[in-house]
Amino acid sequence: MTSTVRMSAVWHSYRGHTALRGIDMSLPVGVTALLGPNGAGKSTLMGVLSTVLRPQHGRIELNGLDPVRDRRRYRESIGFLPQNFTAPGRLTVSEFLTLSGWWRRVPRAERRDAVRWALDSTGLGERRTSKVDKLSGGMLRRLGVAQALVNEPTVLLLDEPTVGLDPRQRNALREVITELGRQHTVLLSTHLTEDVAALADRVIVLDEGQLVSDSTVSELTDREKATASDLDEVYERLLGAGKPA
Ligand SMILES: Nc1ncnc2c1ncn2[C@@H]1O[C@H](COP(=O)(O)OP(=O)(O)OP(=O)(O)O)[C@@H](O)[C@H]1O
Repeated sequence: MTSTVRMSAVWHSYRGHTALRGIDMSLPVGVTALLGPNGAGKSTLMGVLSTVLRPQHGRIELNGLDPVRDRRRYRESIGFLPQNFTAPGRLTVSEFLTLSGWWRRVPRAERRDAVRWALDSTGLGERRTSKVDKLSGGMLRRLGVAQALVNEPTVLLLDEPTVGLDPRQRNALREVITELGRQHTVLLSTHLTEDVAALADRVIVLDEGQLVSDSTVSELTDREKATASDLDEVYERLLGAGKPA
């Protein structure tokens, strides 16, 4: 499958701390899970792809667009749900999405349809007149996905979208993401191998800023002679490989 996003030799450091160490990867259409422990560099990778952070070295390309040279078109092609997503509590769901559409440069004449599409895609249609501060955690996370979708991007970056949700909310959001993955390139960061088994076509494992595995989920389980239900064990093995016991 052709890749929409490519990263080669990407490094990123915060003052004195290197968070990404020469990442090479490409993302095709479908859901790719970015799995890694705390501090592995997942949010930094999302930040670099979304242009919130600028890598010190390396190259990124999205359907031939460069994040610096073609900044505006590149950003218009990306929808981003940050880990700490919040929205003003006094707005309604619909008002917030209309504002997001304006902010994301959706032409005025198209904004109403774009908001309706984002609401429908995330199952929020019935909550469009609810105030943001009346939403449950799961609904708020769906709103985060909806605002990422409002300009109809080709690539969706979802930073830990399932964290803190109860099992029912998590399953409902997983269904939304699976559906979006049929047409979009979705990169979803998570700590949970359960998310990988339920959602992902591909899985990239990151540890201490380095990519330790990049394959389809079935390639990974075949290679490790495991089944999808053993992903926890496989993950632990991948993280342990190359480290002193
Ligand atoms: N603004 C910052 N300044 C300095 N160091 C940072 C900053 N942001 C992240 N780091 C460090 O960079 C490394 C990677 O952090 P990052 O947040 O990308 O990891 P993560 O995999 O998303 O972790 P988590 O799962 O806990 O969100 C960590 O060691 C973190 O402490």
